[in-house]
Parts: sequence; structure tokens; C-alpha cells
Amino acid sequence: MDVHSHVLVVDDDEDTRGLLSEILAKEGYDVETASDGKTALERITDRPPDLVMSDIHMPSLDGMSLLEELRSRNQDVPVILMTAFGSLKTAVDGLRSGAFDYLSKPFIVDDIRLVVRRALEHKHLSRQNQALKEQLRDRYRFDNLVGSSAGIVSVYKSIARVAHTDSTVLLQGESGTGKELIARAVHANSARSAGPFVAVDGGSLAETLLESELFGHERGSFTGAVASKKGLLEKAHQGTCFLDEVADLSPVLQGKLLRVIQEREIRRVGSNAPMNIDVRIIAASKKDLDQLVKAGTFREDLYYRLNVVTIQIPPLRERAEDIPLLTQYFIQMYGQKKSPPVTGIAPEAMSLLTRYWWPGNIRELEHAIERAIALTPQSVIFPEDLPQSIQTATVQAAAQARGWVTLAELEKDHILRVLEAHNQDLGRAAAILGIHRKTLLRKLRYFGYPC
Ligand SMILES: Nc1ncnc2c1ncn2[C@@H]1O[C@H](COP(=O)(O)OP(=O)(O)OP(=O)(O)O)[C@@H](O)[C@H]1O
Repeated sequence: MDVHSHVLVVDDDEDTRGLLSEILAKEGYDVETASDGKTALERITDRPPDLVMSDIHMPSLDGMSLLEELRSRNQDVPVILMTAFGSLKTAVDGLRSGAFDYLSKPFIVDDIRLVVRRALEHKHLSRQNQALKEQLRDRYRFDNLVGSSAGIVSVYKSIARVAHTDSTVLLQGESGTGKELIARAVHANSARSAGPFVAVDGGSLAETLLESELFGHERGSFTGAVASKKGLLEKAHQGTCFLDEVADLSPVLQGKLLRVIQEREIRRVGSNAPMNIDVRIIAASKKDLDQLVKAGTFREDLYYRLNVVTIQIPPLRERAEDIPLLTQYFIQMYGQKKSPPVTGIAPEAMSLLTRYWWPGNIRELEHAIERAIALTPQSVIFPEDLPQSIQTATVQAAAQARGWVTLAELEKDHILRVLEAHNQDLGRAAAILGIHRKTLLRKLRYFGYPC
């Protein structure tokens, strides 16, 4: 946060103005003063401050009226009311009318510092959240895809370019980068959008089951096939079939898929009669198909058929500038359902998110935000609401930046990772670490870990 934040002190008492100016200037703030509410309004119009500290009782426009005037002008500057000891009720009324906080006179210097810092942090945070909300509403979106980095904008352009053609598309990207969402966007922007979108996971089923899932089967074609059944490719007729984890298809199924693409026809298991189908195939893989072809585990002819247009989706760590926007998007998605609603994230927590390397990409970020929202009792996400792995990763990053790491940091990091990986089960973690449970507890208490 900017230490040169501009604070306007409003008080009819000259000594109070002097005292506050001195304290705040020492903290690095740029301080201006006014002796009554009317003068304050003129100053605010000329140069809007980041924070207003106003006495409640003043001649010509008191603190409460100043607050009301600011709110009626839709000016969202935080206001701290100052009150003489005894007029607490007015201060509480002020909070109800939207003051950020109040300070009682005589002042305690540390209270002033703390309340001012919190008010400015709050201002900074709400400004940041507002900017992100506007970005989300106006731009940086393509269907349900969010992001403004060069990497994701180039993906949007590719989607727009290929959607209207009927070509087969190959999506290459790590797990959780949004391949299915992108496939849906291609379908939604194509001439087939009124037709079905059918997703098939090539890695989820054993070969024979997958074959009958994909191509369907005739009654009696194998034990248990009591009725004939449409396959997923048939169900996708006149629409799009999204084939995820295409690298996991067995050689036999790779051959059959190649035939579908070449001949535009399928045969149900147990049938010799071919059926014409009109399906656009979008295939996806987290493994590099080019490498698999070289290694001889993926058919080269199928690769060339799939690879007519390839969209490379960059991992989240290579487009860290998208993290704040995505975070805000997920806060809006999950935070509204909570009571009280979660509407923002503290700058320290956001800083942890932007420094983490996200091996699980956007899916991992989405889960981290969803979990933090479920855990936090407040309306803002703080660092301690984030998974331990994200909190500790930052220690590692800092150590790496220094080029070394202390033994104590290494030990703490390792212990917390093992605990995280085993759902905080102390017994299992102690066994894996090769130490007694009591020793583990002692170390955790020493780290300040709640147990
Ligand atoms: N750009 C994005 N904007 C908003 N949400 C996104 C974006 N990309 C991905 N997501 C969300 O992240 C999650 C994972 O996305 P998706 O399932 O499409 O990834 P994937 O690459 O297909 O993963 P996998 O390879 O593991 O199947 C989903 O909940 C999706 O809605």
C-alpha cells in the first residue's frame, strides 16, 4: 500500500489537528486539515483524499452531517469519526451510517496508527476488488473463460478462428488448464451450437467398456448386452464430441477413431452395418502427443488427423497476471452463497496466490478459493484461510530467491507438507517422518501450528 496516502483531518480544535498531523506525517502520510465540515467538503471536492478523520461535534456542518453528505455524493472514501469520551452513542450511530471506525478522545497513539492503517488497507482492497469486478464485467472474458494475459487472449483468438470451421481441434495443456471449458466455447461459437456436446474421457474406462461407450453395441453382442445401446459418438450426431485424454486410448481404439475421422462412419459393437455420423471431434491431451508419436505409443496417422488445428493452453504459472481476475471470479461464484457473503481477498493473501506455482492450474485455484470461502468466518479471505501448501510454498520461493535455505526452514516445510499430504493425520505423518508422535507435536507447537 502507498505510504503517501492522503489523509484529511477535520476538527475545530487546533491542538487536535496539530497532534494528528504530527503523528500521521511521521507515519509517512500526506496530511491536510480543515476546521469544520464545510471547509472539509471544499477540500474534498478540490482534491479527494484516501481517508477522512472527522470530529463529530463541530460548528457549521458536524461530523455526522459530513459523513451523510459524502455518502449522498456517492463518495466511498473511508471516514473515521472522532468523539470525546462519553459520546459513544453518536459514534455507534456513525458506524451504522457507514463510518469505517471511530476513535475516542483522548487518543492512544497506537490506536490511531492501527485504525488509520486498517482504513487505508480497506480502501486499497475495495478499490482493487472494484477494478477487478469491472474488468470481469466488461472485458477479458470469452464465454465462461476468464483471463487477460497474452497467453489466454491468444487462446480466445484461436477459438474464434476455428469455431466456424468444421475442423478437428487438438487441445494441449496441463491438467486443470481449462481444456474442457475451451472445447465447450468452440462448440458454443460454432454452427453446431444447437446440437449436442458430448464429453468422453479416454482414460476413465477399460478398453472394452470404452469401445462400447464410444461406438454403442447391439443386443446380445456380449454377455450383459441385454439391449442395444447408442454410443457417445452417435449421441454427438450433428454436434461436437470432446475426447479428453486421447493419449490414453489403446492402439485398437486409436485405429477405430482414425476410421471415424476418415470415413465419418461408425459401427456398433456386434454389428457389421456402418452408420454415417456427422460429428466434430475436439481431442485433448495433457501429454505431448508429438513426443508419444516419436516414442511409438501414439499412431502418427491419427496424430496428423487430430492435429489440423492445435491450441496450446499455457499453464497458470506462465500467466500469473490472470490470477487476481480468476480469484475475483471464483470469489463472486462461491462467495455470494455464504452468510455473511465473502466479497474480497486481503492483499497478503492475493500476494501468496500470485507467487504460488499452481501444479493443478485453474482447478487448484478454484478449489483453494472455494475452500477458503467455506472456512473463513469473515467477508474477506486472509492468508490463514488458504491451504497450508500455498502458505509454505511462499517460504520456499523466498528461500530460493535468496539462493539458500536454512535447515530449520527446510525441516518445517517438509513436516507441513507431509501433514498436508496426509490430511493432517499426526500418527501417519510421524510414522512417515520416522519420529515419535510426541516429537512431532513438540515441533509443531514450536512452529506455532495450532495443535
Ligand atoms: N479461463 C478460465 N476461466 C474460468 N474458469 C476456468 C478457466 N479455465 C478453467 N476453469 C475452471 O477450472 C476447472 C478445470 O477446467 P477444465 O476441467 O476445463 O480443465 P481440463 O484442462 O479439461 O482438466 P483435465 O485435463 O484435468 O481434464 C473447471 O472448473 C473450469 O470451469
